[in-house]
Amino acid sequence: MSGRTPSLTPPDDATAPVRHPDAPPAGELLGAHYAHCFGCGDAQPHGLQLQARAAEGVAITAEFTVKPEHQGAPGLAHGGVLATALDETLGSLNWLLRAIAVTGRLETDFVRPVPVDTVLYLEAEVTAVAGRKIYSTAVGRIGGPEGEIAVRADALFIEVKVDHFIDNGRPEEINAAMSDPDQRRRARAFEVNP
Ligand SMILES: CCCCC/C=C\C/C=C\C/C=C\C/C=C\CCCC(=O)SCCNC(=O)CCNC(=O)[C@H](O)C(C)(C)COP(=O)(O)OP(=O)(O)OC[C@H]1O[C@@H](n2cnc3c(N)ncnc32)[C@H](O)[C@@H]1OP(=O)(O)O
Repeated sequence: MSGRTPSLTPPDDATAPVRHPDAPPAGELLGAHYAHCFGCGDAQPHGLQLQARAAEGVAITAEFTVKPEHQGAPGLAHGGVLATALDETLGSLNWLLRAIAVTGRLETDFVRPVPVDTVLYLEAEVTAVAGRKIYSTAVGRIGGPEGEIAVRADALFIEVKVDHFIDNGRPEEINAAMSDPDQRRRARAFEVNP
């Protein structure tokens, strides 16, 4: 964590995150949590289709290839798209805690421009938990998994009840997601146990 923003600095009573016993083993692809998710869904042709994988501890690795649809400046990824890649990777961490959580704050540093067709290699980890607050950090590298850092972010996710989505989402999509016969996908749509 950069610690530059007070709200992204864990309080003194924060504790270390605990990996859920049923979290997927290191190396396993998580798959999309929701087919229509702009970050990871395979039913979003212009989305990021980011692929996240469990790592050791409460950590995730992910890859995202910048497509022409993701441009901001000519030939370069839009900063908001890169922030989405970081947000999606950080959000995937909550599946390892089996916590339902939404992004409250996302602070992003854009360090290097990222050209179209580049693979962004992301790594994220939860650093601390304090009540409903989950603190996490991520970097995105280019040129390979050990390449130079192009983007980084610190985030605060807030744990919510499943009602957060049911009460606020459009009923059409909520009902469709809830009747998904794939129980694992249905659970991950809410980032929670079936
Ligand atoms: C089967 C059907 C499926 C349908 C749904 C499908 C999919 C589900 C979607 C997502 C699943 C989850 C993850 C998916 C993976 C990746 C996607 C990336 C994740 C996202 O992209 S997700 C979207 C963007 N995200 C939002 O859409 C949030 C909008 N927002 C709110 O809904 C509220 O704002 C909320 C709930 C955040 C808090 O509201 P609240 O009333 O529950 O709690 P409250 O305000 O009391 O805050 C409690 C403590 O957090 C501190 N706190 C709060 N906000 C803070 C901030 N911004 N900065 C610093 N501190 C903050 C307070 O200071 C207090 O701290 P303290 O306890 O110390 O006083």
